[in-house]
Amino acid sequence: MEEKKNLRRQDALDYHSKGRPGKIEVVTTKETATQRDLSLAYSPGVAEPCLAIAENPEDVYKYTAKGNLVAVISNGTAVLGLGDIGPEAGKPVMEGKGLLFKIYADIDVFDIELNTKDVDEFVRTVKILEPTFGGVNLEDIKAPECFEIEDRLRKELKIPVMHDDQHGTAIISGAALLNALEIVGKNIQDAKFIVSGAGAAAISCTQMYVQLGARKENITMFDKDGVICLERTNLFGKQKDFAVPTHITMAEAIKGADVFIGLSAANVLSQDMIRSMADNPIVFAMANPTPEISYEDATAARPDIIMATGRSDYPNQVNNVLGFPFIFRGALDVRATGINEAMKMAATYALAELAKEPVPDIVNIAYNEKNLTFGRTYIIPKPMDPRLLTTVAPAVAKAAMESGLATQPIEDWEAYEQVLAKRLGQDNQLTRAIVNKAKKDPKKVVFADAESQTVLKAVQQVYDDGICEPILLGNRARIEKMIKEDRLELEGVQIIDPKADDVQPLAREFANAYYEKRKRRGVSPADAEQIMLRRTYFGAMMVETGKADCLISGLTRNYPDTVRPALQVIGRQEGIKKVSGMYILLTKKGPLFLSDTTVNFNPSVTELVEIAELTAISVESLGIKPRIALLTYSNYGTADGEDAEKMRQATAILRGKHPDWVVEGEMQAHLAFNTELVKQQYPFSDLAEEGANVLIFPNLSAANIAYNLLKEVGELEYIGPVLLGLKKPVHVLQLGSTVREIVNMVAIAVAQAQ
Ligand SMILES: NC(=O)C1=CN([C@@H]2O[C@H](COP(=O)(O)OP(=O)(O)OC[C@H]3O[C@@H](n4cnc5c(N)ncnc54)[C@H](OP(=O)(O)O)[C@@H]3O)[C@@H](O)[C@H]2O)C=CC1
Ligand SMILES: CC(=O)C(=O)O
Ligand SMILES: [Mg+2]
Repeated sequence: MEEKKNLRRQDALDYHSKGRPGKIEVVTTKETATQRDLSLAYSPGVAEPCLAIAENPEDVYKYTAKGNLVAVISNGTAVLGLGDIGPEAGKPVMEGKGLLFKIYADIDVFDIELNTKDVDEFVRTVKILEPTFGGVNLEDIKAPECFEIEDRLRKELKIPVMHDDQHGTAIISGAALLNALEIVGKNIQDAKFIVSGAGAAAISCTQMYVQLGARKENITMFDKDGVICLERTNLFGKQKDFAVPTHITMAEAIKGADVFIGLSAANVLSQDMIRSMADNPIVFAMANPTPEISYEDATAARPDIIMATGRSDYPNQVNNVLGFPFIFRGALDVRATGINEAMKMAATYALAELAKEPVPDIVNIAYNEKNLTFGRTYIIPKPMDPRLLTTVAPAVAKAAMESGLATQPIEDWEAYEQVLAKRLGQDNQLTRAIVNKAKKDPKKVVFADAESQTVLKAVQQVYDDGICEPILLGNRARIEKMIKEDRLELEGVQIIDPKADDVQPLAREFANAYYEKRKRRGVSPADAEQIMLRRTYFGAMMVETGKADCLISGLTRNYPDTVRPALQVIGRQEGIKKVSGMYILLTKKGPLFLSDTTVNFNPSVTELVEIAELTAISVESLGIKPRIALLTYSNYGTADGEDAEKMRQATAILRGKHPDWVVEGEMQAHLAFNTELVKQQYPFSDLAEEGANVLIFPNLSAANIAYNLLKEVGELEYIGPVLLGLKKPVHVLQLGSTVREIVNMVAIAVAQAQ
């Protein structure tokens, strides 16, 4: 099934407008519950830090958010490749940069859109904002004003300032270029460059390539008016630096070129131009959102190409998102007074080298790759690689210290890396990984409850995202009416009504097959025909006969009703005595897997062992090492009672059967996470260094209460219940599931079916 790469306009608009409009909010970091809290937070308590800062201005870093707060500032004159669309229209991009700063490097951002094109006014405004911020990320300001603005601010401010489109892009593309040249065995000194674009990004990137060894005489640059050449009278200073003597067209200049750098606009490069390039051409078409040539056209033109774009949906994403979060993290952490050449070079080489390291499982899973390895389609690390933070930020911090810009040097690098690792928001990483895995090999998913607005909206999303090929079960007229009412676009999606006349031959086929399975369990041929009119049975039979790969059901039914058809029609995996259910809770500390949350009221020791095994195998299939804790009210024999005893026995059996697994118990829930306490009191425990991620409960009440409490009070995102132990993926949605929860369930079902 071809992945639909184009997002729907309405989805993008809905994403931004739903709930609290926009993508960011301010949250408090201190207690605010009592009158005393408020007296400390504000008057009279707040006077104390004020006076301390007045006495020692550096204390502003100790008592306020300044040290972790970056301003993303734009005037909207060069928003992505959309051009001068103004400060308000640029705000979604600036909020987006803020979001990326947060999720990749835990940096807080205020986005600031300035209504001015005047350089003096811009500089003065940012200058007077300096007390608020630990750093300034200038964004999407057009050339040539961006150069003067950045130069002046760098000189006049004592905090790090970086124009991301210039230097972020230069660092990333510089690293990618070094690696691409190494792969094709070419020397940067001899490489012939064509640069499309002569603005902020293009000029700075080209300057970086010269610093890396490229020769100016090998570079020909173009803007909208054609080649940057000495004959032209409309060039600004930095462009003149790259001017060639006489006029030439891009089609002529690109013949025999080794590298094409696109930092201009959509579709300016043709397949013929790429065909005329030298052996093993390197093409970085980095205009956003639409590159200078599409990935498909470029790779079709030349099989020996190394192709990169700024987009996340193709290999080799060369985009400054790989830089700004980590560069600022390093600069803030040593309280650098600026971002200098040494820091930029350190980031470039750190990125280039990281691409050559073995790729961790979580990254392979996120991109559904078996083994990403340094080569033509992996020249630069992937943005979701957690090592970016722990590699690039320390490299930048070190360079700041060595080049004299750090005012608060780091002494213990190991401790620093641990602090960095803890900063990573892991709450969404697993969902991203599962969704990406699903997209790479989408499967047929049958939705038994398609006569539901929520289900249909979820179907729209999974269809658009290319997560699956949906099949809708239900009354055709009713479903079509709902699709129309909600203005959904589901043309081409199959709708099957098990009661419709034209479906009866298939329904009879299914009824016969069901009768064969159940004839010794009291089912008559007439019963089977009746049962097949029910959508959950019909859907389960579609999965059983291979007409679909997974079944999503249950939004309007109770749990046993929906599990029963799956058990009767599809059945349990070989050797499995009981199915069970797992909830995945996405916490800031990483995913937690809770079992059995769904099926078994009071599992026996043997059943607990099976539940733990099914859960662990499922966790492993997501590329995560399970660390299992069997929970109850007793810690390692401190209390007696039925539950304590059965959890103790189940732990012993699991440890004996799986000596390589981390299995601990019986224990109270807090002990599963409090490694300090475990170290002190139970130093023999396998959970003394790292807490548990798989939690096995003694009974359904405990599990159900735990996940519901965590979900509601912790406001956690979750996926579940994921049914374990069936031969094929069938998932039962809980009443009240949201679109997002359904999408996550579909993704996990598809990932399981692969
Ligand atoms: N992948 C990444 O990480 C990044 C990508 N970019 C992309 O680079 C592009 C430029 O951004 P930026 O430098 O900030 O903007 P600027 O406005 O500073 O520069 C744009 C440049 O592109 C030139 N240009 C526009 N249209 C064409 C065309 N049809 N043919 C040749 N040149 C053209 C402009 O020429 P003229 O002056 O004559 O109009 C100008 O030189 C955008 O598409 C942006 O998305 C930018 C930063 C990072
Ligand atoms: C990626 C980016 O910053 C841009 O396209 O402007
Ligand atoms: Mg930009």
